Amino acid sequence: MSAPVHTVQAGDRGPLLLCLHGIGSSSAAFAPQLAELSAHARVVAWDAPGYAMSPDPPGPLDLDGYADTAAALIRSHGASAHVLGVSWGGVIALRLAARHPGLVDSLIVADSGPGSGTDPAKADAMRARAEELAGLGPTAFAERRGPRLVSPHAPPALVRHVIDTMATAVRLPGYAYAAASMASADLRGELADLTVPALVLCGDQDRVTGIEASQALAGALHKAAYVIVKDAGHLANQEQPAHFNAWVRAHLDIVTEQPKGPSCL
Ligand SMILES: O=C(O)CC1=CCC(=O)O1
Repeated sequence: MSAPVHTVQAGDRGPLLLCLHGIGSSSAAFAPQLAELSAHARVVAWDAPGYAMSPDPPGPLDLDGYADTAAALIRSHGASAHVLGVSWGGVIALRLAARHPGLVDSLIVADSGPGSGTDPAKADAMRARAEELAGLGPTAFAERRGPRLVSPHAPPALVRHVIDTMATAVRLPGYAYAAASMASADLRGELADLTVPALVLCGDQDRVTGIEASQALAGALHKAAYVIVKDAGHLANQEQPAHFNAWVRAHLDIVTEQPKGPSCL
């Protein structure tokens, strides 16, 4: 049984676009997508279980648990969705597509790779993150962690927004469950089976995922287009929203295009 989640929504027509945030964030990360893409899609952004305004799950969720919770959310909105996932959200989106192929029309995976379980050092660092949060508390944790998620040249107002979003989004145990799910995720063996169309993006100054890992992800998927977002760090959707949104729109236009039948005239 999936835990209920809080969502923010904008737009009342077009395809459903479900937005899944990264491990240190919340639905607030998608403010530029809710504002701009809602003219073309019904945009829904979640607070993951145990984050921001979503209640704590009754116990640890693994990656399947997050994917199943997202699947229940899609079902509650109708038939299927295009799923935009950033970082950890991208890993959830990929698992969602593997477990519930009928619910995912296409994937948009930003600043993400096949999971931290692919690299023991990354997995250890991810697990240690929850202890850091426990030791520092959300505010000091966000002050330390937030600036790394944008490029070194990000405007101070964006850095502040990222820190404030993180400080209000993360708490234990939700963050620890999320970090554990990311630390044990290794999707390399399942990517080739995904046939859903995908757009993979990465900030050219992403210091968390890195272009190499995101390129490898795109290369492992059957039908993926790959875009490097210039002048952006790990949170490319927030740092270069106009560029990012333009690519998402182009992707949605392509994947939702109806085949043109013969004219009736
Ligand atoms: O380290 C962070 O907080 C950035 C990050 C790693 C995985 C993710 O979703 O965000």
